[in-house]
Order: sequence, then C-alpha cells, then structure tokens
Amino acid sequence: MDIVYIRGLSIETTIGIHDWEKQLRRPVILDLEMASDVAAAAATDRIEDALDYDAVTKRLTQEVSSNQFELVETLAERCAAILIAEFGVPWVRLSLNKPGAVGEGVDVGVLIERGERPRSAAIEGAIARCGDPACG
Ligand SMILES: Nc1nc2c(c(=O)[nH]1)N=C([C@H](O)[C@@H](O)CO)CN2
Repeated sequence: MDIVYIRGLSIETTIGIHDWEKQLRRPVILDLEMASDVAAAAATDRIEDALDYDAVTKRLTQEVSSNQFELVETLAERCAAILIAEFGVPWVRLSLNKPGAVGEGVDVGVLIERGERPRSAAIEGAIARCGDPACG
C-alpha cells in the first residue's frame, strides 16, 4: 500500500469542553497518512492522478478553522470523513495533537484509522492463485 502523507499541519480553531476554551483560538496539529496509488500518479506524472496534498491541506484548514469543537475525537472524525467522502481516500491514519491541553511538555490527542487498507499487488496475486479470499 502506498501512502501520501502530511505531517505537522497546524490549524487554528476553537476546541475544548471548558467555557474558557470556547473563548479562544488555538492550534491543533494534524499528521495524516492516506492510502493512494503512487505508482499510478507516477506513471502519468499528472496531478489529476495523484492525491493532491495541497488540496487536502486547504480543505481541512478551511473545515477546521471555520468550526468549533468540544472534543478532539469529533474534529478527527470530521477530517477522516472528508478525506474518504471528498478525496476518495480508501484508508487514512490520522493523529491529532492538542498542544498545551494538560500542561507544558505533555502531548495529548487521538490516533484513528478509518476505511479499508488496500491490498498490495503481491497479496492480490496470492489470493488469485489460491482462489479463496481467506487465503490472503
Ligand atoms: N478524550 C478526550 N478527553 C478530553 C478532551 C477531549 O477532547 N477528548 N478534552 C478535554 C479538555 O478540553 C482539555 O483539553 C482540557 O481540560 C479534557 N479531556
């Protein structure tokens, strides 16, 4: 499985369960791994055949910065849903860090995986030879 990744995407938003948190804007940091057929894009050398990390960055920035959330879980699920529904990403691993949430130097957040991991060509070949999907 090939991956297009985005690391350290910092987006300003309003997030938190406490009243004081609802009054301020603060950054959250996203790290994304998105399944994508890199070989197919390389074969044509066309952005239309690639998962455009610039377009993903702009869309997630727009969504996260223009909305308010209570939980990091909600924000993470919203981003994963957008990647699957709007960008056709079959599988995503997304980690969301909320800096300073529980004090200096402590990292908290969530790590989620959504969608189905595409099988490698080698696994597909093995299944085809075996004739039974359970074989893979
Ligand atoms: N699992 C979670 N736990 C907590 C969250 C959250 O979003 N998910 N949020 C908070 C507060 O907003 C925190 O950042 C500051 O107390 C607490 N726990």
